[in-house]
Amino acid sequence: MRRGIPVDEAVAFMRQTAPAPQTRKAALSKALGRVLTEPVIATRDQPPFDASAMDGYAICKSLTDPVAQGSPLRLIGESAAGRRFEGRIEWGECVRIYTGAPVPDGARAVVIQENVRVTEMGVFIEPDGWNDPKTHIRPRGQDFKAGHELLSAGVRLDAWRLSLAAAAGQKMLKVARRPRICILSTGDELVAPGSEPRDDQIFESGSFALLAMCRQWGAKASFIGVESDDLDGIHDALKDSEADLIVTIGGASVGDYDLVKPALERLGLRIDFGSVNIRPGKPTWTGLLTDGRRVLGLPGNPASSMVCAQLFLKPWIKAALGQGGRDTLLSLPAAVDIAANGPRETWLRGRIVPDDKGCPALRPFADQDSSLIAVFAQSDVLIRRLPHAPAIHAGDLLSYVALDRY
Ligand SMILES: Nc1nc2c(c(=O)[nH]1)N[C@H]1C(S)=C(S)[C@@H](COP(=O)(O)OP(=O)(O)OC[C@H]3O[C@@H](n4cnc5c(N)ncnc54)[C@H](O)[C@@H]3O)O[C@H]1N2
Ligand code: MOO
Repeated sequence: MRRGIPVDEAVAFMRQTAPAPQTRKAALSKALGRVLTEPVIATRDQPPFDASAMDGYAICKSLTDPVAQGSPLRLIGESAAGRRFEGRIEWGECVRIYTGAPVPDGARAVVIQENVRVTEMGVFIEPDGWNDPKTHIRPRGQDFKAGHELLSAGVRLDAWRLSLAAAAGQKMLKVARRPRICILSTGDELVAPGSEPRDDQIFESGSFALLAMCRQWGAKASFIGVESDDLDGIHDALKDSEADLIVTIGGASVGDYDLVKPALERLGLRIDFGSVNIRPGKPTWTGLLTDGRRVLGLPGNPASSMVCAQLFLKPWIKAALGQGGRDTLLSLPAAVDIAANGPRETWLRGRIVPDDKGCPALRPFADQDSSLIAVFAQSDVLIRRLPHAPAIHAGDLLSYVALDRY
């Protein structure tokens, strides 16, 4: 079993071992948050006709014909949205038209109704109407044209993308099956929020973070529960759980009560790596059960499990959904001096704060203990310090990833 593997290697391993995405059909109305496995291609121009952008009158406008200016136009019909005017406009005629309606054949412009005087003699265009440089016509295909790839495979469907798929007339979309993740917390000290803890117990919090992260990243996640530090209990809780990935929280380290790995040996666990060269989260491990289910073991300390979920679980979920890449590393100057790093790659919880010129800068929290939940709840970035990175001064650049905060 390999121990202390580099962070990048652990990320790449998780991506490579994720199941290949499988395609499912999802109705547009149920597809929020799903990831496309096939692109959405436009089958029609949008708008499918030259459309009026305003309420007014469609005319054969010619600014070079001063004789026409001042003469009334003959009103020959109406074009409304959904009820087009079937004929053709000739010089000297006009058609009443409304926003979104097809512009009649022969028309070159729409004069807005504020610039028109309708009389018994006909429709007079005011000088502001003749001189308006805008045609108020949206040309056919202005939004998109038939054959255009509107949304690519791997794209996650949000409000705007759903609206685009709807505008392209798609009712069913091909989306990736959501990978199933089961989460188990272990530890005699853990009780559910709302229950009465003994004075040597704490409230279980890790599963709430992990469930929310999995769902936010597009997986189907469920919480098995809290198991006490007991080989049989852990084995029984996990033996039949239906999952592509089992995530365990706690019991990952070397203590006498770190029993997750021994319990899973009964299910044929083969460990791929036993720890990662990272702080927080060194005891993070992964392996495969005989039946093909993958296990990601996260350490119990809350910051350790959350940092390692961000770094190792998220790329696994994204790969299983057919989405590329890991979180983008960005750079900003440090807001404070930062000491040299030790041998472990370190991910500091921090915030983006204004520097003395009001420009964004990265400030890590002073206390980086891996047990601190309150610090994590205030963080909006994870700042990367490579193994043995030298001390830096305020103003020097740091790399970070943005956390997925609301
Ligand atoms: N002798 C050594 N001791 C430890 C080492 C080591 O290398 N040698 N590694 C340390 C590191 S680093 C970490 S991280 C922790 C992780 O240990 P475990 O994964 O075995 O986690 P636990 O011991 O079960 O719990 C640690 C801590 O977190 C609390 N916890 C656990 N689960 C939850 C949960 N679901 N919700 C809230 N809090 C949870 C637990 O009560 C403990 O306080 O090991 C070090 N030790
Ligand atoms: O790696 Mo542990 O997560 O330092 O506390």
